[in-house]
Amino acid sequence: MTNILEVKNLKIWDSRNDRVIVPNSSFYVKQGSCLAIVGESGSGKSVTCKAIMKLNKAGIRQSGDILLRGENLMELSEQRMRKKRGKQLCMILQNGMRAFDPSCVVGVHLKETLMEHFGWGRDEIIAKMKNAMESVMLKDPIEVMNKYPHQLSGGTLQRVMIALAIVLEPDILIADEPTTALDTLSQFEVIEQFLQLRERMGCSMIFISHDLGIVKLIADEVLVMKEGEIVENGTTQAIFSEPQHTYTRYLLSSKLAMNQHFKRVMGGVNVAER
Ligand SMILES: Nc1ncnc2c1ncn2[C@@H]1O[C@H](COP(=O)(O)OP(=O)(O)OP(=O)(O)O)[C@@H](O)[C@H]1O
Repeated sequence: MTNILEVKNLKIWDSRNDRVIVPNSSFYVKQGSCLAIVGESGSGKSVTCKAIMKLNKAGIRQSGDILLRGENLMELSEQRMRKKRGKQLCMILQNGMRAFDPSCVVGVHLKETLMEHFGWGRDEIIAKMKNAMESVMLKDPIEVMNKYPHQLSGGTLQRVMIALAIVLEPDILIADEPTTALDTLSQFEVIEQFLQLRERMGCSMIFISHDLGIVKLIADEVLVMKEGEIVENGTTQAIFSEPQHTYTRYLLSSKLAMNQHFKRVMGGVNVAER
């Protein structure tokens, strides 16, 4: 299987105080597979993904190689990167609300994005988005497109983003804690859509999550980060059944303890056990 993305010797640092955030990371994503990045808060998951998009805040610098289908993104100008974002590299953020411009209805944002990347006309865009939105179980797509972001729930906005990704068909979809801001029911529904997206489109994905139950469901491979370093990586099965690093074992055991607590409090089965 070929690698769609290869990250080599990625270093990320804060140029304002020379603090190194990620010293030296190398990993790859195989075509059509899902790589989960796990680790505690502050371990460098988000800055790593933003580095792939070249979207870290000014002041945060990066070096190394990021090869997307063999093309080194590090060598591209901002103008050329802008053409890649959305079309080839799509990112779904934790909070759907922040991804949309609050001053216009959701449909405007969708139209602008699709016009920029494909040059489609209005009717074509509406038809394609309507289909994609229906496929992620958004019941009234036209009504949703005519609403402002604040009038929609977090779960609906994440589904709109997934629908947009379906239409964009990116080479790789990066999802940064896409369900964290959602209530449990919406989490289930959104994860279900990610699973279907993978099945239907064979989309390559990087999925950041601190929820190991979700990771177990969705990922083929797992990369464990601690304080900016990759401490372990391997197939999901290997990581869950034979974790090598103490830190991975710690993450797994704290997840287990939380599950048991959850079960005691709520009764029934939760995500980790599906
Ligand atoms: N804009 C920034 N300026 C300076 N430091 C930053 C910036 N963004 C992130 N960092 C630092 O980089 C480190 C890694 O942060 P990052 O957000 O990648 O962690 P994370 O693993 O994604 O955590 P979380 O799950 O909380 O999002 C942290 O120490 C953080 O303080």
